[in-house]
Amino acid sequence: MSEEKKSEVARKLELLKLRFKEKATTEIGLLQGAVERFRAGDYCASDITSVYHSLHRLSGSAGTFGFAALGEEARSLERLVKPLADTDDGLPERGLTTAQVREVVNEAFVSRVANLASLVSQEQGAPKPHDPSSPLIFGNKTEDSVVLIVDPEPDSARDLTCGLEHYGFLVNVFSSIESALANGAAGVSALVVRDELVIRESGILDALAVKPPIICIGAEDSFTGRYALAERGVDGFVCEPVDIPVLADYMERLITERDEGRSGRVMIVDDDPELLEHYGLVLENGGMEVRRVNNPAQILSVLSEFRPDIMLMDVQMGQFSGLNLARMLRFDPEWLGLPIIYLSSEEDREFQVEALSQGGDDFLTKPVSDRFLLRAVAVRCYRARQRDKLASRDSLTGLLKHSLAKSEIHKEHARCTRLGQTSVVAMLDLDHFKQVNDRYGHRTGDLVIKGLANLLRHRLRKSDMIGRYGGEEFVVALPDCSVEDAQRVLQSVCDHMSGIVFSGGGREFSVTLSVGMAPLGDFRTSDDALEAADQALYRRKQSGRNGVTVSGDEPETVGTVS
Ligand SMILES: Nc1nc2c(ncn2[C@@H]2O[C@H](COP(=O)(O)OP(=O)(O)OP(=O)(O)O)[C@@H](O)[C@H]2O)c(=O)[nH]1
Repeated sequence: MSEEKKSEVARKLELLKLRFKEKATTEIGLLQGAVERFRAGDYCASDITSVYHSLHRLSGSAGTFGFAALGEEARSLERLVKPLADTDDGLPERGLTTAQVREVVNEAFVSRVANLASLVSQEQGAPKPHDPSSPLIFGNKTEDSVVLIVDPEPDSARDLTCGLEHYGFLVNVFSSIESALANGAAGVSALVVRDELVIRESGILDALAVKPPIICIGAEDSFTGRYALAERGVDGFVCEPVDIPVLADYMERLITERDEGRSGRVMIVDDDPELLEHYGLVLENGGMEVRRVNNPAQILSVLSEFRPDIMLMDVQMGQFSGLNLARMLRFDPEWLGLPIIYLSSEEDREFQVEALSQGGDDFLTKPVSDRFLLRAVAVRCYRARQRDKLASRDSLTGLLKHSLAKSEIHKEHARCTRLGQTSVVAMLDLDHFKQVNDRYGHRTGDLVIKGLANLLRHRLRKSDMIGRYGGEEFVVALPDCSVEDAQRVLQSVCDHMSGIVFSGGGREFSVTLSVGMAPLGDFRTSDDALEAADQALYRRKQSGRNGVTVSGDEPETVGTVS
């Protein structure tokens, strides 16, 4: 996030705080008037309920804006009033006596309400509004996958570097952890440390404010060693001798987890405009995509259009109850699996359990600090995405499954035809893969498949679609890309694939790749384009494998692009 954007967020948060102060001051004035009337015996049922709601609102929102003391005092008063507001037959017109009301709304209560006004000017002990200049959890996202390698041995550092560069990682080597960290760890994708003892015996990682995924390479694999590393905050361990594809796969998984953990689509439903805006800004500032809904009557239309990972919902919203809204959403099978998290100052466990049984999934109790909100939301978005991924992604590679890949290609065909752009579809197939399985075993074969998946993820753009089409067959769609550029990129994928050294059964080997590609928009349907790419792949296999063939090329012009 740019400096300008950060100060803009800080300015908006400050403005919201001022607006809250103004509203709270007015609300406390009204509360004072109401409780004084109670003392005089001048009240009706709705007065008691509205005092209760007013205290409930203050207790739920004050902490968020930094007025913890005000929030706590309002909560304590709310608890005292709650039995009066709750009593079914306790409303004045149903027999609640002035004496009973006075017992709760006594002199002390009135003076505590009056004192709320002075707490509006106190921010002591408050959860500090987030400083947008410091990342809340995960650090800055970088497009490139920069990896820092700490290895005191130049030869082994060189081997690691060469191996990882094939996957598209940008590698920087350091001889000590101190020099690597002095270079700055905040923006890097991973830190690979060969000097495992330094990590185990020093607290050097403890001081890191922003920690990238850290993988240690060690000579010995033992429970005690692994535990000591985990204790130090290390994320992964690889034993010597290092198998580069295994290490690359490990890194890929950790980086993906980290990247996915800091993104998410969140819909917030709250009738308090300041709270809604505050939550929205905090989550956006942390990298989330947010849709705010102030009017609960709009949730169905916004849901269909925005399709969030999770929904955060207030419980009491004027005439609407969050519990009923959650139950209503579950009428529709499409939203049965949507995680709904109530944001509520309701502390009563019985109520919470009842709310969860009616369609909600979780409770975040207000006031919630900015940091906690972001962490809690990020974790829940991550889980929701993981669950969706299980259904749509291939479990070995994490790439789109066959049917989803096909439907993405179908969409891209419609898009590029409509806009008159050139997009390319390609089929990729590992060469002589049966021999890999036969010679080195199925598990090693799996590692080769994962290796190609990781290579594609790194070498292609974020906007490209990658799917696992079959066993050792992949499909990619490259939107808005000329045939020449696609051919060049895919040839470089072939070159890097053949450069990766795999090992199995004590031997080292490499695997080549054949590709057939076709310009999507040149065909009437996406299936026709896929068929053409498949034909081109077939011709590539016939004419020597290891390279790219473009649909429509005559067999004699087929050749490896250099
Ligand atoms: N390890 C592993 N092997 C797989 C997987 N899916 C498919 N295969 C194997 O991939 C091999 C594909 O072999 P073939 O279709 O004969 O082709 P090939 O040996 O790659 O030969 P060419 O394509 O002609 O270069 C078969 O042995 C399958 O068992 C998988 O998920 N893991």
